[in-house]
Amino acid sequence: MNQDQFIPILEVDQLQVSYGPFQAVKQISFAVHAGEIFGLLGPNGAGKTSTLSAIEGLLAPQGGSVRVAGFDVRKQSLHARANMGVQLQATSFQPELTITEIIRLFAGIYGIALSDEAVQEKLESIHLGDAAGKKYGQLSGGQQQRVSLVIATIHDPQLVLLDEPTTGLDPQSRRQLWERMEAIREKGCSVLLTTHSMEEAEAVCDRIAIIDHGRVIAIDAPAALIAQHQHDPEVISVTRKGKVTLEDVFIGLTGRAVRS
Ligand SMILES: Nc1ncnc2c1ncn2[C@@H]1O[C@H](COP(=O)(O)OP(=O)(O)OP(=O)(O)O)[C@@H](O)[C@H]1O
Repeated sequence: MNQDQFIPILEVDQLQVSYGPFQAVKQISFAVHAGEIFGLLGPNGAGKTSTLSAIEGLLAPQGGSVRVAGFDVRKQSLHARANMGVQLQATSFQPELTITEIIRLFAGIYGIALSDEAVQEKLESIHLGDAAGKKYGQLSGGQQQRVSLVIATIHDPQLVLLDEPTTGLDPQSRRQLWERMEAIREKGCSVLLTTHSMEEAEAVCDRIAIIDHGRVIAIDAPAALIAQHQHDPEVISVTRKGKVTLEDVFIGLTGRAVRS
């Protein structure tokens, strides 16, 4: 590991999020370092999206702090936002706009001047070079996902937040997205993603945090978590086909009960 990887790009400290009397996030702390892909995993309702929303500054936490590139997301929100790119589950753009118009629109919002060649380059980088004049609403789900990642990274942020980015994608699109995340990491930037896919967590995440009932219950590299928990009776009891997987560890730690 090179020394840069220990520079914290995201610092979440004792974060608390409540909806009325219900505490969805209970004093969560973790850090994401430069050049790291970090996964937030947890059963339905564990508090992943609430954590992400607080990081984005979309909701005011009841306690704790979030810093992006050293800037407090509440007190220095403009600086924090300038260093963060967000692709949400529900990201959707005006379906009537062409993808070129959408890229130009968001570049304009960030004050970035893009030449025609630069726009074309961006489209080619997501294999949509021939679709410059196509309306967003005419794209497939996978194509829309690729456009929204270009938009999330248009200002070259140090941190990219992806909420379940590969849900519903075919294996080819998923692999391509993984490669794009790795390219972001190569540049020394960081990715924080939520996922329900253990395969995805093992394939691309350098470290993961498992969240349950609003608390972090484990945090480490996927292989390290497997090594630490492979002999736990709860893990062995759910292991299939004789080999302990990250999913076995996840279920061993969070239980078999389906969450409402
Ligand atoms: N706006 C809201 N008002 C009230 N409760 C909410 C609100 N948003 C989320 N919750 C509750 O907070 C808890 C955490 O929800 P959150 O969406 O953060 O979980 P999650 O881990 O992202 O789940 P999923 O994997 O299903 O997306 C859940 O019990 C949810 O019902």
